[in-house]
Amino acid sequence: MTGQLRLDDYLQRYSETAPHALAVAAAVDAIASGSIEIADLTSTGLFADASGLTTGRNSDGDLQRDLDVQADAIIRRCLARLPIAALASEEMREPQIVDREGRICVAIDPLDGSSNIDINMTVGTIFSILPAPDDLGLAFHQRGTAQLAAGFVTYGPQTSLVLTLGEGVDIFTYDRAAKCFRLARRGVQISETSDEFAINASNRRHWDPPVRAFIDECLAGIDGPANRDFNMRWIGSLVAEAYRILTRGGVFLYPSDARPGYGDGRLRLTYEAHPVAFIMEQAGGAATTGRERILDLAAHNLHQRVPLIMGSHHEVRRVEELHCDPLLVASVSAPLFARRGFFRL
Ligand SMILES: O=P(O)(O)OC[C@H]1O[C@](O)(COP(=O)(O)O)[C@@H](O)[C@@H]1O
Ligand SMILES: [Mg+2]
Ligand SMILES: [Mg+2]
Repeated sequence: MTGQLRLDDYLQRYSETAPHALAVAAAVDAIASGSIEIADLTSTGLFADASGLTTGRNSDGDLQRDLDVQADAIIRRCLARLPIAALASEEMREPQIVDREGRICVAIDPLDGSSNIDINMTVGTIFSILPAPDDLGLAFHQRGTAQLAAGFVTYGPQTSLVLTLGEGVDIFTYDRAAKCFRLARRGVQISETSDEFAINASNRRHWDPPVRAFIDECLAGIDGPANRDFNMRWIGSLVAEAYRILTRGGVFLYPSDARPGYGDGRLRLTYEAHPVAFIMEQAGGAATTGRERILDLAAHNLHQRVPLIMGSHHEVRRVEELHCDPLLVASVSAPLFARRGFFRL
């Protein structure tokens, strides 16, 4: 591993390529150093004891863990020395305007998958880097296509940084001995088709008909229209699901559903869906709500949720097709009748 390109050398080369590149490279470098601190914290296991670790709720109503708060403080401290125009975090109520001269804006989910802390499963940090608009009030109302860079770090058996600077996806692994990230995989490509799906199936009765139809096709396997058997995974950590899809393909769904508060799913557009969708597309995959491309959307507010279906192109397109099926669509717009009628529940 020692011979592989270090992240700082990789960023140094990139920083000379475009007007925003220096600022983007500095932000990625700062987030990477913060992630090393977070990796050290998570690996101590001090957070694995469930007692007394909940500090309250964030502005979106999620239970906030001590590690959520610490991770947020670490990343913000690391970014504080940079001329960033505006900063947003899952743990902040509102975006913060930092430096009006700054060229970029950064949105972060400091700790993704925090319900996995107690059970010693992979968690992560997600980030999205956007250009600073003239009106900084619009910093986090840009379409996902505006992103200059995006990435996530996974704190699992390995600490890995998945990064796109808009020209493909590269993966870096943390070298603990040298205390730096090194390039492990260049130009990652997601397989066009796959036989693995991920969804929280406990919500099945709340799903809309197109989502149920897709999962029913997967479950029918070789006896159904898909004509092949599927495997299933659900980790409950977006970063870990995305990493798996980058490694061996698959489709992930966190759709909207009929539970109160889940009309737009669970995941947040600005600091979860946008960056992960950018990575999916840059690796040859796709990301959609079922009806619209995720990267075409712009958030109305910082913590806006969005249905997210992402991964191998073929399966994501199939979910979109089902969202256009007139029979299934008709049943979405008449939910009570349809749920009981079409699916005979
Ligand atoms: O518990 P559920 O409903 O299955 O939701 C799991 C999803 O929620 C998340 O944990 C949300 O992220 P946060 O932990 O940052 O709030 C995702 O990582 C994961 O995909
Ligand atoms: Mg998250
Ligand atoms: Mg989080």
